[in-house]
Amino acid sequence: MSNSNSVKSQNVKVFIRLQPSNEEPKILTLKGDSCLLITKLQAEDIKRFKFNGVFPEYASQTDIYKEVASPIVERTLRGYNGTVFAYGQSGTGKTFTMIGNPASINLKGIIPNVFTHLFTQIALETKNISHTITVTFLEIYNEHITDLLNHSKRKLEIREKPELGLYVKDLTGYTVESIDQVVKIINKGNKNRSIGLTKLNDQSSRSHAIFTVLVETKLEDGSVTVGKMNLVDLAGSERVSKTFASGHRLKEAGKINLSLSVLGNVISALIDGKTNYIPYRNSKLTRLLQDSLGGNCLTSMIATVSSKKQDYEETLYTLMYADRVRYITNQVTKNDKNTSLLKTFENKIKELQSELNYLNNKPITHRMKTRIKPSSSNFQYINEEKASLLEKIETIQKKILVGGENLLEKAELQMELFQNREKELEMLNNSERLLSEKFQCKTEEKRMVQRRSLSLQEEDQLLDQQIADVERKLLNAQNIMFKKEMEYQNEIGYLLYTNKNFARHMGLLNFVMKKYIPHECMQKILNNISWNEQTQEWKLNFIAHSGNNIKRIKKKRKHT
Ligand SMILES: Nc1ncnc2c1ncn2[C@@H]1O[C@H](COP(=O)(O)OP(=O)(O)OP(=O)(O)O)[C@@H](O)[C@H]1O
Repeated sequence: MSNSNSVKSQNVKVFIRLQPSNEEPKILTLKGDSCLLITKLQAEDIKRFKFNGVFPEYASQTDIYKEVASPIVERTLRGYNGTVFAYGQSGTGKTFTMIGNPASINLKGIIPNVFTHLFTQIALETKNISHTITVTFLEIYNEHITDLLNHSKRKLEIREKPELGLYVKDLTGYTVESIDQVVKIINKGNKNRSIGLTKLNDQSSRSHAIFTVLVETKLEDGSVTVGKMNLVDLAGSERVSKTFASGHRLKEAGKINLSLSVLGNVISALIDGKTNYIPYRNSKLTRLLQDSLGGNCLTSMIATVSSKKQDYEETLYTLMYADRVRYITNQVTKNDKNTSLLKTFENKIKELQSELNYLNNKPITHRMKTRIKPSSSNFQYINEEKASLLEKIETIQKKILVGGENLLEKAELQMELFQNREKELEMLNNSERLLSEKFQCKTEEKRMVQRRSLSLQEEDQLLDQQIADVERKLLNAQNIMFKKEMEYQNEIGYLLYTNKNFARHMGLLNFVMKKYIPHECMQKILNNISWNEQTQEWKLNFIAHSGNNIKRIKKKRKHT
């Protein structure tokens, strides 16, 4: 493949799809269009992730298809490579997203929708442009590649040739020309997938499945473009411990993990930018997806997640993984091809046509004569040969899908189907929206009740706290009171004791006064005694002129 076209850098686009669940509480909240919140129900545990798009529980298969895969299909028709891969924990809806129910209008996943889109686009083309669509479906299980469209379960090998690039040797390719044929192919492949029983999901697919669509387009000027699309349904991403796998299942989980961990290493090496060595060759999965990650490819990843509390670790792990993938940059350019299946088909038709012409003009040749059975008449033989040639031409022509008149009937039918489907989907979307609104209303009511009960609980707690506060204060006051009481008792005791001493002393003074101070002197003293507030003492007036003092004054005067 040559790169004569301009090269554009394009990041891998990452989308998140939330699996429907009735379980409460939910650990995931989607905010806006591209912001995701994850919480362990504690405010401080909130983690925010930003993606190219997030799909809520009620998102339909068409919503997913339109945003994730449709732009890539448009470019595949113009000769670009594209990849859509689903990543996530077992049972979160990877297979539902990629395949769903191919026979149901509204449950069809990305792969069947790709074909409705491709066939409708081809039918709507007015220019003389022809296409061939070839599909392959393989599985990587325990690092072995098997063909899902071939029962033999033979292990296939990856080969590389300069003119072809990477390819899987002996993988069966089917050229398809109708939706019915595609549905049959998907169902056949899906039935052949390795199914294991883990404790996480009884129907869990333990293999990686790659559905490849090759669209060859021959333009009016005769040039041919080839667009290749890988549609990948990866095995469950959960860690071994969570699946309780043992023995054979453990080995299986290890190998599945090998592919996924190499995928993780490839992603790390690509976004790290410090090394030129990308370990694509370390697993079959990464080798086959080499172009999709860091190569020439338009790539989208859809990570499916659960909002259940018990899936917190796995959901966080998936979101972190998906977050890193956003930083991978691919170099996208259109593919040109000189040799193509279309040209081979056209040459084959020309060859058959000339043989038919030959038969029409020269009915019997020597070569033919030798092949005529003795019992057959020449006329019958020629007619049989012509019919067989016409049938071969028709079969090959059917594989070449040409836009415009010769596909009109098919196109009209497909358009009608597509339009009916759009109408049906719109109706379903409306009723789904109504249901989802009702669901949200009920959830809000439930939250209100929960909030109310929470606030009652909080009130209760507040009251308890207040009561405890008052009780503590009361106890404190009681302690203080007790202490004061003790101090008071001590003081009373002391006062009583002092009082008793005073009374005794007073008794003594009374006794002395009554006994030794004459009554008239006592009266005199009482009349002349007064209390001095300043000095806090009793003061006896005229003390200087009384008793011993007078005697001392008289003695002094005699001496002088
Ligand atoms: N968005 C959805 N809407 C309705 N049903 C869904 C949705 N997602 C998943 N389911 C259902 O959940 C179940 C498990 O989904 P699915 O098998 O797709 O998971 P998975 O991720 O592919 O698991 P595994 O890794 O084990 O293959 C299926 O019954 C599927 O129909």
